Formats: sequence, structure tokens, C-alpha cells
Amino acid sequence: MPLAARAEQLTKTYGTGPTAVVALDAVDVDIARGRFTAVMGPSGSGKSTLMHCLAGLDTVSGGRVWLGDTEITGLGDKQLTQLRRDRVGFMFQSFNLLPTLSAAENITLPMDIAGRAPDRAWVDTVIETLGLRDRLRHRPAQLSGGQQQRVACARALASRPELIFADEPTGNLDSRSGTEVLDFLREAVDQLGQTVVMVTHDPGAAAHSDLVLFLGDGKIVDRMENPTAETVLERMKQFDVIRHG
Ligand SMILES: Nc1ncnc2c1ncn2[C@@H]1O[C@H](COP(=O)(O)OP(=O)(O)OP(=O)(O)O)[C@@H](O)[C@H]1O
Repeated sequence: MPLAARAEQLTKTYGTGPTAVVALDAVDVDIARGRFTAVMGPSGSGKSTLMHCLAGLDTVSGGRVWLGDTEITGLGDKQLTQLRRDRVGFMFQSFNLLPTLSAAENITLPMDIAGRAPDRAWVDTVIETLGLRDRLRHRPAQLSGGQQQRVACARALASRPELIFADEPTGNLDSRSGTEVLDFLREAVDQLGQTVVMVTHDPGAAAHSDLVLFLGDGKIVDRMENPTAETVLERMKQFDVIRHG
């Protein structure tokens, strides 16, 4: 199966000496291309750290990481910045849109900064898929939270990245808007052939994915194909029993 990203014995330690924290402990992980992967686990289990290391947002303490066929461990800051800009899309809990720009300008901003001409047909497809056609001239403040996150999703998709990382993308949304954004991410995978990795605490959000990776204390402790909200919740309860019972 072609891989969008891969980590081998990925270790991340914060600090040194007796106060050092091992956020990731020799993690091996494959992210398959064209799939929707969710990353779950208790607070502090290393979800965001894993995402940041896979996306080249953070350096690793040990092990190796690849984006596609490119090994990113060992790349310098400049190369990493370029790689993220050209090959990775990001969505965060706070939508991170620029307030003075229209939706349309926000969507193509990363490419404008990079001096890359957008593929108009592709951007049009993304806008259509996300139902943003009649919102393009609006500024973020004139849009609902759900619409703002759809703009952020379109921005992440606009450059047709190899991989989209979404960190709690529905954390700031009511459940209806959240579901809508998750449905769009699902469509980005199913209809547009994109690859999505999403960090979430919410079993209902994870149920939109193809595969859930469960982290615990910096290790991948379990995985679940074709999750439903119920099976994910059930699995989380079992972990609680193991941890606290
Ligand atoms: N910049 C940092 N400096 C020191 N320790 C950090 C730093 N970032 C994360 N950590 C520690 O690394 C561990 C993993 O953190 P991480 O943010 O990856 O967990 P998480 O699973 O994403 O948590 P949450 O669900 O609360 O966001 C935690 O113990 C955290 O305190």
C-alpha cells in the first residue's frame, strides 16, 4: 500500500535530566495514502506531538520520519518550511484565518505566499465540494464557525497536499457544524483522493475515519479499522479500566 507518511522508532523527549518527559516512545507508524486516519488517546498521551513530528513542525529526538519517499528527519529549517508549504495541509481547532482577507483570499493565501499559481480547476472543485461558492467574498467575521472551518479546510486542500493534518478540527464547533466539517473531510478522502490524519478526543469524530490509532503514554497501544462511535467509546472505556481500575 502506498504510504503518505511513515515513522520508525520515533522518539520525542522534552527537556533533559530528571524532569525530562518522553512524549513519544519508539513509535512505528504507517499512514496509508488515500485514507482517513484518526489519532486518539488520553490527554498527554502524545497525539499532538506525533502529528507535529510527522508534519515536520517539530524535530525528533530519535528515529526516522518520512513524508512520502522523502526522509524529513535531518532536514534543516528552511527545507522543512518549504516541504510543509508544498506538501502538507493543516487544520487547527482555532481556524487561523486572517480577519482582513475574504474567504477566497484566505483559501489561496499559502500558495500566494509561496508564489505558486493555484490550479484553478482544483480550487473550484474544492470550493464546490465544501459548499463555499456563495461565501467567497465574505470575511471570516461574517461567517459562522462551521463556515470558517470549511474555509480552513479549503485552504488546507487548495495546494492538493500529499497529507492533511487536522488537530481537533471540530473542537470549537457545535455538533451540527462539526459533523458537517467531518463529512467534508470524508468527501475530501473519498471523492478527491486526499489523505487525512486527524487528532480528536471525540468518538463521534473518530467514527468518520477509516482507522483509529490509540495512543497511550507515548506508544501506539491499539488500532481499530472501520470504527463506529460506539466501538470507539467502548475501547476508550476499556483503557480507562486498565489505567485506573
Ligand atoms: N513543548 C513542550 N515542552 C515540554 N513538554 C511538552 C511539550 N509539549 C508537550 N509536552 C509533554 O509531552 C507529552 C505529550 O503531549 P501532547 O501535547 O503530544 O499530548 P496530547 O495527547 O496531544 O494531549 P492533549 O490531548 O491534552 O492535547 C505531555 O506530557 C506534555 O506535557
